[in-house]
Amino acid sequence: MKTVVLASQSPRRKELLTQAGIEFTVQPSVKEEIYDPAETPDNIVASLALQKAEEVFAQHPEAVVIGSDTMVAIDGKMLGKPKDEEEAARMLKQLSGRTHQVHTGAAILSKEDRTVFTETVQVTFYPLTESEINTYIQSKEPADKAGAYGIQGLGAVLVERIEGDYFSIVGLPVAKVVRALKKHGIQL
Ligand SMILES: Cc1cn([C@H]2C[C@H](O)[C@@H](COP(=O)(O)OP(=O)(O)OP(=O)(O)O)O2)c(=O)[nH]c1=O
Repeated sequence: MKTVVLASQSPRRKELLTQAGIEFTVQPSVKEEIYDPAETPDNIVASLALQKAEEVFAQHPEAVVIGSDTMVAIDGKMLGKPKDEEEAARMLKQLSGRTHQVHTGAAILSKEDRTVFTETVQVTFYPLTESEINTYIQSKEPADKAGAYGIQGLGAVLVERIEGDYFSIVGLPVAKVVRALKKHGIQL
């Protein structure tokens, strides 16, 4: 029986895969995430997901390895994780009252097969006041999240509408990943 390794430090990805009933171990990739900003958002998240999966697959060549990456895009600009509170405030101001895209890439690697795909979700924010943005930043939730918000937490109150897979926003298109795992010989 093959083992599944999740190449991620994200507690959300771990939770979602657990929720899906998959047995797995966690080994985050440790390399710096390098990408070409001139590429399309989908190419960027696909390439980062693949980098993470490949790094861990090299150490677990008998396993099925899952890598994933999530980024927010607005006006052709990519928003990753904010490096400080000022950047988080700038990101939230940019997202306020508008629709942005959340791009997630997933890579599933095994000796037998190789699956890479991306998901895009449209997310519309309510208009946010400066005080709402400051209160949200004080919650510390934006710190480790692409686009400086977490829809699964307090960030839920910022969101007016989504179009697409909710779980993809949280970091893992779990239904599609589980379907891909089946092709790699993993059954629930
Ligand atoms: C938009 C959004 C992002 N996020 C998170 C998902 C990702 O964990 C994070 C984006 O960072 P990533 O670089 O995709 O992932 P990570 O560094 O957390 O983990 P790893 O690289 O080890 O897999 O933003 C949310 O949790 N909720 C949201 O609503």
